Order: sequence, then C-alpha cells, then structure tokens
Amino acid sequence: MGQPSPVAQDSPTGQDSPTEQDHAAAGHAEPAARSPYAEHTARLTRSLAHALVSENDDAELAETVRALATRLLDASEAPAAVTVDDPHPRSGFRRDITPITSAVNPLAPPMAIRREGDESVSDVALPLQYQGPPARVHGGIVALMLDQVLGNAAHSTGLPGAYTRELTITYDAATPLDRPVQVVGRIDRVEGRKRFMSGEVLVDGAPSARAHGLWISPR
Ligand SMILES: CCCCCCCC/C=C\CCCCCCCC(=O)SCCNC(=O)CCNC(=O)[C@H](O)C(C)(C)COP(=O)(O)OP(=O)(O)OC[C@H]1O[C@@H](n2cnc3c(N)ncnc32)[C@H](O)[C@@H]1OP(=O)(O)O
Repeated sequence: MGQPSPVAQDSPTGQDSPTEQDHAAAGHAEPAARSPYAEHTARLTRSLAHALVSENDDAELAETVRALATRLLDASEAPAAVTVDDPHPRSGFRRDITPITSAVNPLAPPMAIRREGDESVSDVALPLQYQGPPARVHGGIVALMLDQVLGNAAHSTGLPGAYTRELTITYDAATPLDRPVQVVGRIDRVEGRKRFMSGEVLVDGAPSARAHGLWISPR
C-alpha cells in the first residue's frame, strides 16, 4: 500500500492511470476535453432506465433503439476505443466513475457535491430505479450517498487520501423517492491517520438517516 500524497500535490495532468496515491480533493477536479461518448451513453442508459419501467409500442422508436443497441454492442466489443474518464466529475474526485456522482456512469443519478462552510452538501431527488420498499429510497442507496458525501468531506481539507473503514447508518424514517433531499457530511475530529466523520440525509430539514464513520489513510 503506497504512502498517500497530500491532496494539494495531486497531479494536475489527468493523464496518469488512477492509483491509491491518486486522490483528489473537492475543487481539484480537472475538467478536460475528452470524448463525449461515455457521458452520452450514460445519459442514454439513464433515460432507458426511466423509459423501460413503462411499455411503449412506438415501432419507429423501437427500431431506433434496436439499431443503437447493435452499435453499442459493437462498441463494447472494442472497449479500448471507449473512454471511462468523467469529463464533468461532480464529487471533487478526479476520474470519478463511481455509481453515485459520475456523469458517465449510468448507475449514478448523478448527484453533485459542493462545499458549504465546513460541510460537504448534495441536493438530489432519486427516481424510481433507486426504490427499495414502495415509494422509499433503497437503504443501500442511502448508505451509498452518505459514503460518498462523507468521503468528499474527508478529502476536502487537503488531508491525505483515506478509505472508508467503518460506516454506521441509522435509518430514522423513509427517504422518499422523487423529492428533493439533502445529504450532508463533515469531519468531527482527526486523530493521526483517522478521521471521524458524521452526516445525515435531510428531508424537509429533518433527518431520515444519520451516519457515523471512520476514514483511515493507508500507512
Ligand atoms: C488513498 C485513497 C484515495 C481514494 C481516491 C482514489 C481516486 C479515485 C477517484 C475517484 C474515486 C472516488 C472514491 C469514492 C470512495 C467512496 C468510499 C469507498 O468506497 S472507500 C472503499 C471501501 N473501503 C475500503 O476499501 C477500505 C478497506 N480497508 C483498508 O484498506 C484498510 O483497513 C485501511 C487502509 C482503511 C486501514 O488499514 P491499516 O492497516 O492502515 O489500518 P489499521 O492499522 O487497521 O487501523 C489504523 C488505526 O485505526 C484504528 N482503528 C481501526 N478501526 C477503528 C475503529 N472502528 N475505531 C477507532 N479506531 C479504529 C486502529 O486501531 C489503528 O490505530 P493505531 O494506528 O494502531 O493507533
């Protein structure tokens, strides 16, 4: 396990492959001119995820989708031709292809994280494909949102890169689908390589879930 370098010294080139040293802090993401292929296909897949939950008998649309599906299959058989770099990282992490904040990952809503004072904050409304119990966001997705926002907060102060070591979620109430919720995270205290973190998901200002976690920088 390599020694993490301070976030402020992160390479600005965006050219090297991601490593454990390759951690970027909020605000250090480097937008770059890259192929829009990944972002557009991610948007298409997101749209499909919405559209597929209802049936559509439009024959012309079906033919367009068939032709695209064939071309995409061809593209996936030549993966070297496909970029996975995210030209618009929304988490502060360079080369973010995570399933929660990346514009190029169709599993991601994608949510954007910003800094407000000492906190990392994200406003998001999750559509149907993130449902767990009827009308509620899946608890694993709630944990995913909190992991990412607390992780952003853990990296926001120029401290070295750190991994989630422990994350405890308390689910107080339903997190609703299709309604704006706010995810917040912060550093409570730092002890050597350890960062103790907390945060919550807020629905109309009241917590639907609370998180406590420990992030540790590798030796
Ligand atoms: C460098 C990272 C950079 C990342 C960015 C890359 C760029 C990519 C770009 C975009 C990506 C966006 C990324 C989003 C990420 C979302 C979040 C995740 O999914 S993170 C993945 C899931 N988590 C893991 O994979 C961790 C797995 N665990 C580990 O690798 C190790 O456990 C590790 C490195 C975290 C710590 O290993 P040890 O061996 O160094 O640590 P020990 O010695 O066990 O503990 C350190 C100290 O902490 C105490 N400790 C341990 N547990 C404790 C506890 N529960 N409470 C209090 N203290 C505890 C221990 O007693 C020890 O203390 P004493 O130093 O001896 O004093």
